[in-house]
Amino acid sequence: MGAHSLDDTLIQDAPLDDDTPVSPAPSDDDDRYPPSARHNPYPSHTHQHPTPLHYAKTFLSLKPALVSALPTPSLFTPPTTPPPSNAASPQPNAAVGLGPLLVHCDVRARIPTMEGGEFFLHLYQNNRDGKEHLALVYGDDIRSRSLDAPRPGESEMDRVIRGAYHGRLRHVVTGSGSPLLSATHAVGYHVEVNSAKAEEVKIAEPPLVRIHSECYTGEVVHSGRCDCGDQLDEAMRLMQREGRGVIVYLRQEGRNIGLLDKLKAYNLQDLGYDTVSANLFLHHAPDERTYDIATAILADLGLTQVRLLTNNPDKIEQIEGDGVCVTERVPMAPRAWVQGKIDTHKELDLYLKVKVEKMGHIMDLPKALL
Ligand SMILES: Nc1nc2c(ncn2[C@@H]2O[C@H](COP(=O)(O)OP(=O)(O)OP(=O)(O)O)[C@@H](O)[C@H]2O)c(=O)[nH]1
Repeated sequence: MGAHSLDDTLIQDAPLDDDTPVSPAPSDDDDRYPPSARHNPYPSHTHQHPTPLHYAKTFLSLKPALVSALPTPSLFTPPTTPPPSNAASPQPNAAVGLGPLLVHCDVRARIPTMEGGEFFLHLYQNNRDGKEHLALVYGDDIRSRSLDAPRPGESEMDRVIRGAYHGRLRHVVTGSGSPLLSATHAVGYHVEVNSAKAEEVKIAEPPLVRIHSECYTGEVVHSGRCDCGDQLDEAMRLMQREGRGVIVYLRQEGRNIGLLDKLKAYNLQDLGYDTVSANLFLHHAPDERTYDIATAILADLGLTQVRLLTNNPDKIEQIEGDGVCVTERVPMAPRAWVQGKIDTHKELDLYLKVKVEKMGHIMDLPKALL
């Protein structure tokens, strides 16, 4: 066998619908959502608030007036004119390539989680923004078309290395001690029980989907300024509990203004600005995200109907505009509020309050914050 070939007998394609292993689901005892909240029937996101898209449009027409009308913080008076915009910076969402939007999954790999489940992390390329967007997929029946498609000249080993296999890989130690790779679906934990559960979910309803925007500060350093890290953890937990789901992870740091300007915005927030007015001060719209790449990734994963985990009506509106049907909005309750920790993290409370009052997010503000 050559370096890039595999013994066929070691590759066993796992059929999708019968004995494909499904990871054990974690316990339900920490469920934070009452069934009534989780099963909010769409279109419950209908709202009276202006959307970020509305803000963005208004911003463009009223920018000079808005900037001069920004609140003046009490401790320090910032320069009356905002810093000049950096002409050298690429515009958000600037197209790198021309023509229709194309996404392509280059590789995927298994990510076992501390909760005992297994996601497959998919890395996507696209012809628009040059960023590596990601999809975390839970459930063996959700497959990427572009990953699975054969590529000219590739060996079976090449396909295995880029993750285009079914089932699970395991290494086999031969007499000489050299590891051979094999794919197997025989890694079994309660296979029958979990397969039945996955099948049931698949027939009953579209999967849970979260379209999540990168937040280094919230996800990596557990900043108390926002709820992004909690939301990512909670999305993963819910998907493991259901046995199925997809998190599209978009590299849209700071609602797509980038980490550099987000950190400037944090300093402005310490001076009394909020997330919206700080963005405006820095010559950004309050929210510069679009979701066309996310919907293209969902299409590549074969998902046209989703149950979307979000409080953001603009996200629903945008992905429905791109042709994905949101059959249900599944709310994301802030963990701090669910635990009754209100007024303990003042930055987080303000962040969430501004999401409700200025960005139109659908959340019930605790009485203490009204
Ligand atoms: N500009 C800016 N972006 C922030 C700030 N705090 C967090 N973010 C970014 O906000 C994005 C998440 O947006 P949110 O408004 O929290 O949530 P959402 O995705 O719109 O809505 P949900 O689906 O309900 O979570 C991430 O990209 C974060 O990096 C901030 O103070 N300023």
